[in-house]
Amino acid sequence: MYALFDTDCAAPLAIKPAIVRDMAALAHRAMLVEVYTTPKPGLVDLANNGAHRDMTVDTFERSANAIAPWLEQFTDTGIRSAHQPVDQLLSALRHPGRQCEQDMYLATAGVNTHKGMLFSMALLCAAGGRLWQQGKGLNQHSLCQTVANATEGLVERELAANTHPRTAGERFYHQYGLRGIRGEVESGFQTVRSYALPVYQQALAQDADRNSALLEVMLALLEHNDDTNLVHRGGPDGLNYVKQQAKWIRTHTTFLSVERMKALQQLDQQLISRHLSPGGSADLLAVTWLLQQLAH
Ligand SMILES: CC(C)(COP(=O)(O)OP(=O)(O)OC[C@H]1O[C@@H](n2cnc3c(N)ncnc32)[C@H](O[C@H]2O[C@H](COP(=O)(O)OP(=O)(O)OP(=O)(O)O)[C@@H](O)[C@H]2O)[C@@H]1O)[C@@H](O)C(=O)NCCC(=O)NCCS
Ligand SMILES: Nc1ncnc2[nH]cnc12
Repeated sequence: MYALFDTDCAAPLAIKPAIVRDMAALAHRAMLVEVYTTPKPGLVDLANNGAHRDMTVDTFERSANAIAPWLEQFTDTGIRSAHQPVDQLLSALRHPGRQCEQDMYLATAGVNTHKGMLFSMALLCAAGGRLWQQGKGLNQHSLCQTVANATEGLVERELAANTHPRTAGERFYHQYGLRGIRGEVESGFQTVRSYALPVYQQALAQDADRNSALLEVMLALLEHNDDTNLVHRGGPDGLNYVKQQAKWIRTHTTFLSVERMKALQQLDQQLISRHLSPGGSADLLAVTWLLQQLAH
């Protein structure tokens, strides 16, 4: 009914019989794979804590472990609501989503590690559950399309029609027209499908190890993703600075080369000194890895 491929690891993914456990395990692992990918500019990883004073790899592990049980619940929500119109899915996820957010904050002593990530993962898990229950094939395209269908009109409802913007994401839509994570899910992860997945597949086809392949993805995301976290920390100039630096590295160094990895380390130091953290791109890195585990 569905196919999971661990195409970038030597060991096969432990496939459990139930879709609920499969999706949850995949999403949990995606969060850990993201934080362990090193060196990610400005972000927490195995080398340093990036532009963050309040989080470490340990904080992210605790956060991912607190979110893990909810991932099964999100998939289950997708299964149980599969007979309803797809536009009801997001509202069914909001209550468990908020409870999950609270568990995340409890595990991290109030630090926002994965708020955006859990939104993306909740939608992906629920989409997987829905497709499975409907007896439909579960692959990159069907999963992204289901997320897009479930969130159709989200930017209009929560950003455009919102006359009292409060969160950073809500304000940046009105100030700069940025659609943030809501735009990304409503487009069925367009940035991931257009830029990140092709780069990941190209790197894997050249036998790159997972870390190096994901660093290529990170660079592509830094160049193309309108990450509202960067705007939150550095204004539109902060976002443009990161995009330009990533573009420069991609233009002046070779794919998967040692110089490119060194350039990423230098960019890490630059973002740390400018207090810039591309948290939204970190989330999309995890989404990219997750989608690559599925058939195309
Ligand atoms: C729709 C929600 C995600 C809520 O959105 P909200 O309006 O509250 O927040 P936004 O500002 O829109 O951003 C949300 C997070 O999405 C990530 N993100 C931003 N841009 C993009 C993008 N272009 N593509 C993908 N993802 C994007 C990002 O999350 C990551 O960064 C966070 C860490 O950031 P950091 O700067 O370290 O921490 P802060 O505390 O923000 O700042 P400092 O004080 O440290 O400077 C971390 O969360 C990463 O995951 C954005 O932060 C959704 O949450 C929602 O609907 N909420 C309502 C409650 C609910 O229903 N929740 C459950 C839904 S299932
Ligand atoms: N590794 C990371 N560092 C900082 N913020 C993040 N948000 C999601 N992953 C992150």
